[in-house]
Amino acid sequence: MLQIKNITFAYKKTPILKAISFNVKPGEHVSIIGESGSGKSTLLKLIYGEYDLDAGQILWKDTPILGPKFNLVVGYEFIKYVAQEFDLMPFTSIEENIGKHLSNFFPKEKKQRIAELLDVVELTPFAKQKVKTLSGGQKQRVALARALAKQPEIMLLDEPFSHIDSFKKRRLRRNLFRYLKQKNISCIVATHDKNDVLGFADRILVLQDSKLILNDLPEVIYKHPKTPLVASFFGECNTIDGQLVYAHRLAVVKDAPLKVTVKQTYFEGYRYLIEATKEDHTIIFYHQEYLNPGKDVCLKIVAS
Ligand SMILES: Nc1ncnc2c1ncn2[C@@H]1O[C@H](COP(=O)(O)OP(=O)(O)OP(=O)(O)O)[C@@H](O)[C@H]1O
Repeated sequence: MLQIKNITFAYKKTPILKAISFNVKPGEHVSIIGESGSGKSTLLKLIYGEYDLDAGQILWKDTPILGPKFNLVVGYEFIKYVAQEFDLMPFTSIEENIGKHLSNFFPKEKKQRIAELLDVVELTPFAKQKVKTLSGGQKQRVALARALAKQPEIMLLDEPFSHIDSFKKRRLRRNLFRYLKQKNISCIVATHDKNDVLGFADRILVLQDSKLILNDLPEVIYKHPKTPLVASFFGECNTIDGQLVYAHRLAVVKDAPLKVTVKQTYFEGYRYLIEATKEDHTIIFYHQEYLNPGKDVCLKIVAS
């Protein structure tokens, strides 16, 4: 098990993380969410051993994870970190990049492993292509495959699909997360995208104001987001009479005490997003039909 015990860290004098504790089991998938600058990447880097902790301890099984004060070479064999910037070898092919750390003493196994990983990231047709000729999204996929090559026990992923177009992203995400589960590889994913989380994460951690404010099941955090910031990660959300109400829980009805005036209607494909006002408050809801700006409608809160 990965144990993060009461860790605290500051860049020079700026405190970034304070007294953070949580555990990750083998094969468990944990998502870290929080505003930009809340310390998600820093937390991944600390778990990787890139910086020295100011206080606390990180353990994988019985091995303490230590920073550069204690290790000449940063990192550990059992942990791989795919950062937002990927450090690939530009003048060699995709397959050479993926196989970089695999032993040449087992050529058949090496070839097999590279083929398996090319398949996971859907780059088989490009295997021989030089990395410098690839797009940002393709490079990100090479970086993911290379991190998996030596089958780590822990994968740390920082915005793993940020450069990948939405056509590829959904399938790649399913392939990658399924692969990690099948191989019982623990994974910690820092993300801004709810689609990286719902349906995949076993647990969500929320960072805010340098602290870990929530650590729970996705279903629990989704249904009880606690703060508007957490709710807004999952979708449009309103505060109505002090209660957090997702936009999809508001339905237009003939008569109800909640009366709003439509300000703007946005086409979203299978529905419209409606921005409305109630006194000086903005209320967001969805509707199947276009609503004209200026129209008065009544809204009812329905079960989620
Ligand atoms: N090497 C560094 N030196 C000094 N400050 C840093 C360094 N790296 C990050 N920071 C600061 O630490 C804070 C946390 O940054 P971090 O990158 O961990 O946040 P994040 O939650 O991952 O953000 P994002 O979602 O935008 O990637 C930010 O205020 C950032 O400016």
